Amino acid sequence: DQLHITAHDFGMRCSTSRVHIVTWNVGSALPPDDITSLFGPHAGDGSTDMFIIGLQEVNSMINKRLKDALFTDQWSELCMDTLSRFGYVLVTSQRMQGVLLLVFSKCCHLPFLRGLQTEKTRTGLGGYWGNKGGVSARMTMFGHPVCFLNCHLPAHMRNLEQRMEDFGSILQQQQFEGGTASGVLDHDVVFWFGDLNFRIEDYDIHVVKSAIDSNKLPLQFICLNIAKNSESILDGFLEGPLKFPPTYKFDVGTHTYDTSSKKRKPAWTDRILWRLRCTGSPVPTHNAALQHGLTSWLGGATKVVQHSYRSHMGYTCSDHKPVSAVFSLHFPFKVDLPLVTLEYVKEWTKVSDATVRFTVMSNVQRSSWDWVAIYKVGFKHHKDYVTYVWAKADHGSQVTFTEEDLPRDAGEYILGFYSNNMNTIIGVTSPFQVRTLPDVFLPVLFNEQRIKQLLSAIQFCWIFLLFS
Ligand SMILES: O=P(O)(O)O[C@H]1[C@H](O)[C@@H](OP(=O)(O)O)[C@H](OP(=O)(O)O)[C@@H](OP(=O)(O)O)[C@H]1O
Ligand SMILES: [Mg+2]
Repeated sequence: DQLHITAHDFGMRCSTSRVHIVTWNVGSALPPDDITSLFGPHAGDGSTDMFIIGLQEVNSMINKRLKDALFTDQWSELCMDTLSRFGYVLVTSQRMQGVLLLVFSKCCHLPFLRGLQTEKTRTGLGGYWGNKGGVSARMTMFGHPVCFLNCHLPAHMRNLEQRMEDFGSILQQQQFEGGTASGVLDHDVVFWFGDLNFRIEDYDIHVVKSAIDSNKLPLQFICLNIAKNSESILDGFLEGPLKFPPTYKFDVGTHTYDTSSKKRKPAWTDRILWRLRCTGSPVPTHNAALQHGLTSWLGGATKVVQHSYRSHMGYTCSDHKPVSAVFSLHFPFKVDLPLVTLEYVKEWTKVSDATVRFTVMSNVQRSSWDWVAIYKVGFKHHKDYVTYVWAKADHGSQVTFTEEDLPRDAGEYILGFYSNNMNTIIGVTSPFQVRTLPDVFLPVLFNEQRIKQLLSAIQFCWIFLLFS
């Protein structure tokens, strides 16, 4: 009973994750200076757990200015710069030519996003070219299999069949290893978004444009909605009501629908849908729950609630406008016992504070390439460390950072344990303080060994003077 009460209380607080998804066909443009508004007015208040960004038509030319950086496009860099300021870390990314998927999470959730895998499927030129297709990232979020799929499907009205066929091949070809969810649709929750390129059929461009102007565009015009009734591949996919104007196609630099000779009919090409697997996660028995480190238990099935679905009409650099949606994922239980716990000094004032003890759960396969890193709060991804030390399995359960490796700037840092086998950070600490330079290094100058060296130098000088 007591366990039940504790678990329930904890669960009420923690088993909901808020996910914010953005999709944008950026039309090969360079990013604007500021994209913060894409992440909503509350991006900085910590209420969002994950940000997922799906872009299409990212210019695939290598970015020369950033050629030494880990990421070679300015969009990834800008998203990381923007979201790291709010404490979000890039968990994984996948890119196929212009189709890019970036998954960000609050730093403290990193240890509970496991089994990360990404996939990409080309469907352009009969499957040989990656200008069209899909990129995805799957993981378990607190024990629940979730998949994010960003697609750029074939353009133009006449290609409805081709779009459905391409979506079919993406679903068929994307297979993940291990675990119970091998295909995209085997995941408890799937988010499917991108430039799905659905168009408005039948109605003439003038009718559509004047319907937009008078804010009276009947939703039954929308091709994807029509397709949902006839295409079995779309079974189970849900979408919130479209309460924003079509996000395609604009004259670049303006808010005006296409006036070029192409005369494209406005359309809701940019969409965010979701799908719940019918049966949800198998509900584990109480024993299994305890073994897997579940500390909260709500019962019932996974639920998804959409809180907003909107466009961002202010951006003009592309011929498409960005679209975003915010969801809550309510999970019936929560795997939130970390695979590794780190013991550390809460405020570092001297070199000897830089020793970290860790305990790794017995089910973790250790590797000699595991590491413990010091990250400055606001870091961008797992390789954005100040320094790291190898945490070799045969070297006990403690690592020590050397004097040279210690952060030079005072401030807030966190420690992270990176598992090479799991390809992710499996343990993080809360932020801790490293004191100002003199505080850290004065003891270094005047430690026991330094004093002995100083004394022997004085002794040497004295003997030298005596004999000269
Ligand atoms: O040729 P593929 O590789 O399929 O790419 C297409 C063409 O560039 C289309 O231009 P065109 O119409 O000249 O063929 C363009 O349509 P629009 O120029 O009508 O936008 C599509 O843009 P998106 O609709 O953004 O996908 C883009 O995906
Ligand atoms: Mg285009």
